[in-house]
Amino acid sequence: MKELVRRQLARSIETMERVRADDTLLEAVVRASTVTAEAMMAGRKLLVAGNGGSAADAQHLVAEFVSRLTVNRPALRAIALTTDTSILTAIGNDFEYHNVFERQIEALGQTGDVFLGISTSGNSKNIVKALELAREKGITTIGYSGNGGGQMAALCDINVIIPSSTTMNIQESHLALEHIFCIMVELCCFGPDFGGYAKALGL
Ligand SMILES: O=C(CO)[C@@H](O)[C@H](O)[C@H](O)[C@H](O)COP(=O)(O)O
Ligand SMILES: [Zn+2]
Repeated sequence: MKELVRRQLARSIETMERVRADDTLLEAVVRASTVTAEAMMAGRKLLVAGNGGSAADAQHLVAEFVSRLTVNRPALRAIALTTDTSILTAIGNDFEYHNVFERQIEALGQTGDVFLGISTSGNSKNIVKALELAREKGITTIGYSGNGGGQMAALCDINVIIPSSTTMNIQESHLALEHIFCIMVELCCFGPDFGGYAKALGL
């Protein structure tokens, strides 16, 4: 059993090593951060959605924007579309489950906002539909995916595609890159001299 633990850890590390070596992917994370920081500084917001573990990611990331990650700084405008059970159950019950995020984009999304869709397969229909509507509304679209990007890829202005087809490993890399994305947005918004970023990040 201990060997199973070691092997699973090796798989996680191998996936992250592939991510670390992928210049296109790293550039996409940088672009996603600058676009999001520019939108936030212009008074726009980040909307985030995903299913299952990726719903947890959406909430985790948004909590860091609204609360804090590395240092104390002003709150940043972000909202997870996965948290309101009344909204989710009403839309799922009265329309279809694949409308749960699309309808919230219709209600809350504004031109100039940024929508981040998280899906390991890249094919979850509720994320695909939300991305389609976001594009129609002039919202910048970012996709965190795996499996080659799936149907989502063509709908995203910026694609962060983890080079793996194993859901859990894709999710682990997503979480690492979500933290990095948040740090980089903070740096773009406030600069390395603000509130001790340089020290906290070892810059
Ligand atoms: O967390 C996990 C697996 O690690 C699951 O809950 C997983 O997120 C769910 O099966 C999702 O429905 C998968 O959706 P997606 O990543 O393909 O969009
Ligand atoms: Zn999981």
